[in-house]
This record gives sequence, C-alpha cells and structure tokens, in this order.
Amino acid sequence: MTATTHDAYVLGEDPFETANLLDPYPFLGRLRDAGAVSYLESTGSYAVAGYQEVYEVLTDFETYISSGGLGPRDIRKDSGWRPPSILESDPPIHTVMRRALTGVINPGTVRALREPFTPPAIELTEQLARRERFDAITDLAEKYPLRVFPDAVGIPDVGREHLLPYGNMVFNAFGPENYIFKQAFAQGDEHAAAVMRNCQRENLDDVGFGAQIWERVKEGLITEQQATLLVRALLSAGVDTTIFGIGNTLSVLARYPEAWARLRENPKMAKFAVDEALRLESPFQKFHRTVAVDTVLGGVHLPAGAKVLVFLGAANRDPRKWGDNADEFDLDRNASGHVAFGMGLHQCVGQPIARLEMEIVLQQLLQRVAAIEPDGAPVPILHNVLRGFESLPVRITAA
Ligand SMILES: C=Cc1ccc(C(=O)O)cc1
Repeated sequence: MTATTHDAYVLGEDPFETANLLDPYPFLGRLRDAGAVSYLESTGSYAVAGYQEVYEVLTDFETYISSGGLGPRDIRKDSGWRPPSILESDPPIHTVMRRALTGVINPGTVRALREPFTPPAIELTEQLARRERFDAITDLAEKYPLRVFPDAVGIPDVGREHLLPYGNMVFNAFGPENYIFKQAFAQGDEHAAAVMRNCQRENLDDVGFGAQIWERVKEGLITEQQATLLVRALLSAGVDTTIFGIGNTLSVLARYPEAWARLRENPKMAKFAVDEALRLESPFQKFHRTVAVDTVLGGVHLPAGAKVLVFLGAANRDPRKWGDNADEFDLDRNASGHVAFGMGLHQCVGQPIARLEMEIVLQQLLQRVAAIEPDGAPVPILHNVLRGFESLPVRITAA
C-alpha cells in the first residue's frame, strides 16, 4: 500500500527576492501556511519551513544528503567553486573529519578560552559605556569575534581582513548566483587565496585550533588535504555567523528593556537570552539539502536528485512548535530544540565557541550598561542566507 501523495504547493514567490531577504518573516509565515512541502518555481527546489519537516530533513542525513552541496546546484555533477568541505560531505568521509574536529573543539577545550576571550570584551564594552550612543554592529559585534577567534585558531595577523569577505562568499554561495552572490565573489580569488594560505600548517601557530587539527594528521586520522579543509571550515564558518549572533541578540534585547533589566539582576541567564534570541533571529536562515533516493515528505513525493531548501529561521518561529508568541522574545521560554545551529549529524561543531563569545560580550555589556534602546532604524544586511544587520544604532544609559 503506497502512501497517497499529493503535489507540493507551487509557490510563485522568490525567497531570494530583495524584500524577502531584508524582512523575511512575512514571507516565511506564508511559506509555513502554504503546506508541509512547497515547490519554489524561482529556484526549482522544494522548500520546508515548518519545524516538524525541517527537523525531519536535518536528522535524516541518509535521505537528505550534504555531498550535493548546500546551494541550489548539485556539486556532485558540476563541481562547486572550491574543494568540498566537511559541510559538503556525508559518512564515511564526514565521520573521520567530524571526529577530528570534535577532538579539538568541545565544551572542555572551549572552557579554557573564557580566560583569553574576556579582556577584549572588557576593553570594548568599557569604551562603549563611556558613550551615550553607538552602533552595536560596527562598534561591537563586528569587532569582538575578529579580536578573539583568529587568535584561537592560530592564524597570522597578515590576511585577517579577508576573513569577513570570504565568509560572505561561502554563505552567499548557498543561494542562487544572483547579484548578491556576484557582488560577494567580486574579489573572490584574492579572499580565497589569502584564507587558504592561512590554513597551511607552516602559517599556523603551535597551540591554536589549527595546529591541533593538523596534529590529527600525524595520528593518521585525517589527510593533510582534510586538515587544510578543516581549518578552512573554522575560518569559513566562525566569523560572519558569530558577528550576526551577537548583533541579532543585541537587536532583540534593545527592543525588550524589561529583559535587559532582568538580565542585569541575573547575568547567569545570558545563555538563555542568547538561545531565545538565536531562535527568534537565526543568523543562518536557510540552506539546501539534496534528496538521495525517492522519498515522501509531508505527503509529497520528492524524486532523487531534487534540492530541498531548509528554512531554519522559519522553523524557529513555527507557532505549532513555539506557541502563539513564537514571533516574540520570551526570556522565560525554553528555547532548547531550536535549529539555529542546525540539528543532527551536521549540527554546528563550533557552537561552544560561538556561545562563549556571545555570552561573554553580553555579560560584559550588562555589567556596564543599565539600559539600552534603539536609536534609529537598524539596517538589515542583504544576504542570500544569513540574517543580520549592517548597522544597529543604540542609545545607552551607563550603569
Ligand atoms: C555553519 C556554516 C559553515 C560554513 C562553511 C563551512 C565549511 O567551509 O566547511 C562549515 C560550516
């Protein structure tokens, strides 16, 4: 007895249209309401936006594979713009590369970073607390990760200016080759060459995450090529996302003064505020998976080879999962289970580092700022798959 299937709802709207990128949530609500699985005429891929279907796609890594790449094209057919990374791999290749990374980055090793990660946050927030107003993105969110993360990886000072533009390429490449993609790739070769240089063992220091990944080559766990690509993964994934994680958290808290006041009373709640802010404003909004074998999802038949666009940001606001106030920030909500870091086999291996950076910045700012409020309209970034702000003007009252 084959399950009766029905056609996907054909959506004429384009998720990568400028308006839907700058203010995604009205569109995402329509997409969730359209049905469990939609077909996007604009990109020729299927789409899932409800929590249940997103969770199913993310956790069934054998049906919805990663080696086809996270963009709309299948990189197994026409190779992508760069050698595939751990993100574009499936078991068994993924297994050894993930084991190498988790041996290096885990809550135990990351705990030791609190000590070196704290002084730059103190310095930055002390300077800002002396001002009545500042831009939470350009003055803080964009600065802090670049002050602490490259040192933790162990790359040279030379070439760090390429990290943000390179990450911008990596993530925009998960969307269509539109004008945003083309703009990101304008100086692409220069950015990519600079980053790849910094992944070579001879350019890394002897103690950072980079050197520790290379140690796994000596153990015979991974090859030199895999070590290079794993260091590249850290440099690809660890900058833009954390900048937007900090910026998005502050963009939410600036609009909820009572939450700010409660967090000042109890700074240990910072981790819960970060999770709830990441649920509400997920930096990484969407990416594709590739259907490995004919399957049925949400009553819709999906043929092998099809691309499925997975809307993490929409799942994180699904009222069927989060309740009627899913579009609101609620410091008392239990946001565990959100998919801002993905879910399942490929769940973000760098999240302990990202969480530490976000918690430290928030806790240091809470100590020095009694109140924070928007000081003009934030400027959202125009990006194929990331949600964040280019500018977030705020007014503060020093503690
Ligand atoms: C979380 C995003 C991400 C982006 C790029 C890579 C990579 O380049 O391997 C890994 C994760």
